[in-house]
Amino acid sequence: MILVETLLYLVRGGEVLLILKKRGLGAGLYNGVGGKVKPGETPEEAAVREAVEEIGVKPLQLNWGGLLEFWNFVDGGVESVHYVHVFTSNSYVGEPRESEEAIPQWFRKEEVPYDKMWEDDRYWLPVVLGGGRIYGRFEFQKWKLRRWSLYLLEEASQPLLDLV
Ligand SMILES: Nc1[nH]c(=O)nc2c1ncn2[C@H]1C[C@H](O)[C@@H](COP(=O)(O)OP(=O)(O)OP(=O)(O)O)O1
Repeated sequence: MILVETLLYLVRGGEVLLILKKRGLGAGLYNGVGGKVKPGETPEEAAVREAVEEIGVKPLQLNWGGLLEFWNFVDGGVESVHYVHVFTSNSYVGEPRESEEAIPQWFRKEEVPYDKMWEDDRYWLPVVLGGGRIYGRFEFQKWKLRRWSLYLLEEASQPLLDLV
């Protein structure tokens, strides 16, 4: 199973908004807002839709923070591969509110609760919150992190090629 997904981190000054996920993959863990990209959607459109659905906030501008691959292996085979586009946004309308899927909570960037998050987040999220862009590949065995590689992407002020 190959999935394209999104993760979005709202930023307000020195704080970042995380959600405590109430259901689905990663329930009980803090994470960014996000979910699966639906057929016909761009990752950007999916990130905005998920923010509206999960916390009632509409991001007005997104910054692309990079691409992550999560490979989950079970019994020697690939159970799922997740290609996850990461975004940050510091311009949005609405006040975060709880939904059936998520409880939103602001954290100071230095106080992000990495011990209550996916194991990979501590490696790449500080880079993204610092304004860097990353590409990472994380391999899990039954969702326990086994090995990973992480690259810092070159800074580019403009996309090399943008779709009209
Ligand atoms: N190892 C990992 N580290 C991480 O930080 N986020 C991960 C992760 N593996 C999956 N995710 C995130 C990516 C994506 O935002 C979300 C996917 O979880 P779900 O399939 O439960 O999505 P949802 O059920 O919220 O989506 P929809 O079904 O589209 O509503 O989990």
